[in-house]
Amino acid sequence: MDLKSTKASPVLTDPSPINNSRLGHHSGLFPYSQSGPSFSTSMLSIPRRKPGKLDDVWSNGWLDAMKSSSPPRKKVLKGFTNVELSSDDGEIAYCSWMIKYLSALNSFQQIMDSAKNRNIVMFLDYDGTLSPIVDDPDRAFMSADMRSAVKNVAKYFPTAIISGRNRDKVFELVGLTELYYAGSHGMDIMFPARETASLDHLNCVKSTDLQGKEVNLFQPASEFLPMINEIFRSLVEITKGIEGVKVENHKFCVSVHYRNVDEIVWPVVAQYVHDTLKYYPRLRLTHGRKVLEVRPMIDWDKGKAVEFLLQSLGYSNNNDVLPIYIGDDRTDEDAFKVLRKGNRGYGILVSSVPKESNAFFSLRDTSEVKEFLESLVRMKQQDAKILGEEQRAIFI
Ligand SMILES: O=P(O)(O)OC[C@H]1O[C@H](O[C@H]2O[C@H](CO)[C@@H](O)[C@H](O)[C@H]2O)[C@H](O)[C@@H](O)[C@@H]1O
Repeated sequence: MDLKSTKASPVLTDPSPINNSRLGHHSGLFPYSQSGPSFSTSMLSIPRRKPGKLDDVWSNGWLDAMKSSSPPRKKVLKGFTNVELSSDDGEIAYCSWMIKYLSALNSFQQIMDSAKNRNIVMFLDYDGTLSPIVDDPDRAFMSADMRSAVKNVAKYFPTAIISGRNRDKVFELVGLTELYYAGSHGMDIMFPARETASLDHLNCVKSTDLQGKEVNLFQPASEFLPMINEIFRSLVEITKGIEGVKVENHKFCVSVHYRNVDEIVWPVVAQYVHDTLKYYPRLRLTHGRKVLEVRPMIDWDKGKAVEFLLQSLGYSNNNDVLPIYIGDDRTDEDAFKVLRKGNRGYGILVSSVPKESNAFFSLRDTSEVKEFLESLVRMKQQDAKILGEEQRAIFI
């Protein structure tokens, strides 16, 4: 493996077991001990060991998944250096793909027809949906226009953001108090205390939000917190010699970004994550857009979060509600599946390249997402105007 393109050779460390927390025993049998350091830098740097055989990550399909995890940057236009663009050559393929995944803009009236006498509930992913994909995850800002479109949508429809990011971070990026937020791929849901009457059986924890309002938290993976912190530190340490790697702690999951890593070094990144994960049988790996995501092995995902929020908002009756979920990533597919099942609602995939999906409709990029949200608001305002005129006519 040629590592010349890395700043320094990757630190060859041994991600050997640290304590029982990694062994996959149920926490009730082996309580996680927070007493004493379960991890230290010295434990990580000695003994030194090469990453496991790189063929592990070839044979388990990780590398194929990594290669296909985000549209390639074929064309970079001046002034748009960080924005992914599809090539002109792909336009024909894209148009024929849209026969299956019709544009949600072109199908707007059809969507509105099925929303007749139903309450639309909006679910929005953040990265790649509200903010364009950029190289630095800390600089994935949404535009002021997008923020105002989301704010207006939330005036008329219950609206939730469901992100893979840490919930506090996504709130900081969106900055709208009128929304519901679910972070860590739905494993960290915050909603107002008043919404929880029927959820007493669901182990919600009382808390206060940043404005001091009473809220409920639903965190189905809370027992994994120490384990996630531990693997985060291991992954930071083990990948620190690889130029371009960024490891993020999202509270109940960890992201290892390789977007800015030379492709020739991807197998090393993958192998380090693979070697580390081997000692945590209660954690699993999912693939996002040029990111490896480590998360608890629990039966919970963005789809479950959608169902949970619908129930907690009092919208579990299928006939009264039309949930619409807009997202761009593989993790959003779980939510698309939930909505597709029994024609419950509509998944809308944001993609500038053809992709197999469980979504019903498509939007090409974040600017089309904004257009779609603005159309929803316009439609609602027109309805309100017509209703106002009808009511005035009755009184005249
Ligand atoms: O569920 P999402 O809100 O879509 O979050 C998924 C991941 O988003 C972020 O990474 C992605 O966006 C970055 C900024 O554009 C980009 O640099 C990266 O390559 C993408 O994977 C976030 O940093 C991840 O932690 C989230 O899991």
